[in-house]
Amino acid sequence: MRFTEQLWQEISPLYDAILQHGFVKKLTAGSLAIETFQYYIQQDALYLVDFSRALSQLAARSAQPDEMLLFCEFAQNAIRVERSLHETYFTRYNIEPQTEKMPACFAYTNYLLATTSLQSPAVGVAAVLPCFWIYREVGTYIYQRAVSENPYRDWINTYAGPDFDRVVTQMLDLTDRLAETAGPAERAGMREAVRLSSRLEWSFWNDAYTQTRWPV
Ligand SMILES: Cc1ncc(C[n+]2csc(CCO)c2C)c(N)n1
Repeated sequence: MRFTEQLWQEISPLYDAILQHGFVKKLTAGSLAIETFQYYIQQDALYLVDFSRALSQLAARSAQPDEMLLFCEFAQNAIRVERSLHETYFTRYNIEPQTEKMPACFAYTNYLLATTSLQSPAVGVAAVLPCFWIYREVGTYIYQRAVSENPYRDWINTYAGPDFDRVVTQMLDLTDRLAETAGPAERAGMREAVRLSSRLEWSFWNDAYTQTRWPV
């Protein structure tokens, strides 16, 4: 069995929890409160900048020029997505730019930056994998079920297309290649990183849904 197939089995309860989450259900039904979407987009704009930094870190630490190219492209694309959020969604949904990261965004971005900087490149790659993988799976799931009059239709279309699918396939192939040369301890670190990032993906939706703010 491919390493990534094993990973998917391990995170499938977390994936199911995301699909069962009120955010995903309401987004699919088109009944998500505008405040919830606004919070999500504000935090995602902040997330994407640091996500790009984490990918740049992986580019710098890659052993192969081909991998560097891949991560430079992904890092660049994350900033493009961040720019397009500002150009379209901030205007369309009347969103105020936010400068403060709320708890899940704070935890997730700092986890990604620390892991891609301080752990081995293989563990760092595993930490960013769920950002791609879970979005493809959740994106496709929502896309197939979304009502046609959905006010969030454009956003839903972003992660369900063939271009994004190619990116995710490249990330999965790379993860399998890195797992082949990793020892048991490093492979365990990769599995742990995938689990943690998947949990943080859930937390990211959940913070928006519950409008979480810093308690003090
Ligand atoms: C919390 C959170 N997690 C993942 C993504 C998905 N995502 C955004 S940009 C990009 C590709 C960059 O090349 C991916 C996979 C997101 N938007 N927000």
